[in-house]
Amino acid sequence: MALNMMARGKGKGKQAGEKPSRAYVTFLAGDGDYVKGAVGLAKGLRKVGSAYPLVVAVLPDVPESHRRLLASQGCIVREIEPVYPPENQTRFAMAYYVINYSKLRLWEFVEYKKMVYLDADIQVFENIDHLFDLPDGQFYAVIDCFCEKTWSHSPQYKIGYCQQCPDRVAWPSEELGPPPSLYFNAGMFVHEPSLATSESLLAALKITRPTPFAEQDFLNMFFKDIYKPIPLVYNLVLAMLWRHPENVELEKVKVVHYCAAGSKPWRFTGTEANMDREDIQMLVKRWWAVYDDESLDYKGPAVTSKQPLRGPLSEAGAVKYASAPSAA
Ligand SMILES: O=c1ccn([C@@H]2O[C@H](COP(=O)(O)OP(=O)(O)O)[C@@H](O)[C@H]2O)c(=O)[nH]1
Ligand SMILES: OC[C@H]1O[C@H](O[C@@H]2[C@@H](O)[C@H](O)[C@@H](O)[C@H](O)[C@@H]2O)[C@H](O)[C@@H](O)[C@H]1O
Ligand SMILES: [Mn+2]
Repeated sequence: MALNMMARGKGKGKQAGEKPSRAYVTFLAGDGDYVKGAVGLAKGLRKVGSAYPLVVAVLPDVPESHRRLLASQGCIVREIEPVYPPENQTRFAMAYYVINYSKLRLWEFVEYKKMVYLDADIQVFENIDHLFDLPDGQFYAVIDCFCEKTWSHSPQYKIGYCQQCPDRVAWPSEELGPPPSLYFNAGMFVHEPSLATSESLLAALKITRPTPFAEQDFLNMFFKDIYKPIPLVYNLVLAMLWRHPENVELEKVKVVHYCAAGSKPWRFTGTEANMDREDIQMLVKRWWAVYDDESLDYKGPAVTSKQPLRGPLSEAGAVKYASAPSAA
């Protein structure tokens, strides 16, 4: 593992000949169509004039052709080893959430001082580079919504409580204890890579029972003391449009997160739930306009990865990984 090499840039600002210490980062698994999301994101970041590159953290099962495509779009492709939760009978809200524990590897990218993580099903419609200027020492993300069916396992959902409108149903403190602390959506966050944090994340994971929202639940627990909510415009979870329209000012939204079943732009059929909505159709069209815009294709010199291709360690990981369910 090239950790020594990565550690060199740690803590330093941007100096001549050194890599910038800031980058966007997304995560890619499998040989399915999420690669379209990552390409779309790279082009979207270019469109809004982002000053920082997009790193794509790929699991070993991402095919070489997809890695080349990402590099040809100016992405820095970096292979990560899969992370597995402890063996457990847990039912995840979505079966494929299990691969998301590999997001914990993002703390290993210590040549970057600060990173903005974006799911591959996110698009950026306005420049958000200023997020890198947020004070260090905190974990920044947008609070989630508990109203969709994927939350039906939770006490919040059962009593109709959502942190997006905490006054709708009062939290029953007598029965359930003090109200839960704010809970973020882990499709977008600002983090500071650190080997120490990375090690404690993995150590904590070993002794933590997996729960339905996988790495999102885990990160919420791990970072609860340093979590700082940021405005909803930095991660519009699409269900907000029908669950909490009073909290959404669509024209001010900078970052759209195409989560919720059937809303991935590259899988849009128009026939599934909510897909007849004009706002969703408009947002899906906006995503495609970026993806299809050839003027946004990368034109700089080919981005080469210094990382060696597969080592013996990741091959062992790949074998194990083959049994994980895929969303594709
Ligand atoms: O087959 C898959 C499933 C997920 N992902 C990555 O994992 C993230 C989280 O999954 P997803 O966005 O589908 O979850 P949602 O936000 O819809 O709950 C995606 O954005 C991708 O970055 C991937 O690369 N391939
Ligand atoms: O593995 C857990 C996942 O959890 C999140 O899913 C969302 C989404 O699935 C909605 O459908 C729910 O309603 C919403 O509340 C929920 O947070 C993240 O977007 C994703 O990146 C990943 O962290
Ligand atoms: Mn997502």
